[in-house]
Amino acid sequence: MIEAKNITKTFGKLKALDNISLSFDKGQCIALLGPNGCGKTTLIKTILGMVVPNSGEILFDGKPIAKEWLYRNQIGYMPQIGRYPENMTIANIFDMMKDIRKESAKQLDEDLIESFNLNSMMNKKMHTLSGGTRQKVSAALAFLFNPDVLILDEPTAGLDPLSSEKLKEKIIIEKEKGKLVLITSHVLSELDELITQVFYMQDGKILFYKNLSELKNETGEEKLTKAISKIMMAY
Ligand SMILES: Nc1ncnc2c1ncn2[C@@H]1O[C@H](COP(=O)(O)OP(=O)(O)OP(=O)(O)O)[C@@H](O)[C@H]1O
Repeated sequence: MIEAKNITKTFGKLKALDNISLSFDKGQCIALLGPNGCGKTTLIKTILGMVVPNSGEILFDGKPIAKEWLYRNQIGYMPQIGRYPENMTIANIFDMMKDIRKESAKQLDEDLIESFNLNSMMNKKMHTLSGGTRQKVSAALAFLFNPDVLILDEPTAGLDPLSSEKLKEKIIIEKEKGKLVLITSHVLSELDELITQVFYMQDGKILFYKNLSELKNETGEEKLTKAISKIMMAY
């Protein structure tokens, strides 16, 4: 579904992505992990076409994404920090997005709007929202148009435990429908029940890309946190 071939991206002298090749498929929920600054967000933005690589190409459903826009309609993206027109209300933001996409109400997935109880806050302006509520708006928008691919950058950061749980349940439902989910998180313990693969980056390179079961078997550890620390000691 998403393929990257020899992607390199430099910022000045820094190689943020260093010859990355990968293949992500439907039904997978991939944890994109690695230390701060290893290139996770740059990789996500390259897949989204927001960062243009110096070399290499990204294919979406077999077609190169360069100068393509329509493929983006199939991706729901939840950024690490959602930036919105601050004077707009939550309702304005949702209406604007629906207007841009021209989707009929039937095709909309409003599960998270309901489970986060956003309907009771629709008239609040974005600049008045708490960090967690802003995060809920970003999550609800990422899922709203029923995309085939979900890219979630630190989705539970700032969410209270109950809301984190609701979001995790929603991710599992969508993964089980056969969608591709790509997720970054520094809280490894919350990924255990979600993910099928671990894609681990360091200094712009892939350190390993393994099935969760393979990782657990190799390390003899049941918990992702322990499996990752054990495998890192071997590198
Ligand atoms: N627009 C930019 N201009 C210059 N350097 C950048 C730019 N974007 C990213 N970088 C650099 O590229 C490297 C990778 O950054 P990136 O945001 O992809 O890391 P990350 O793995 O997502 O980190 P974190 O876990 O902290 O979110 C970092 O050294 C960062 O400073």
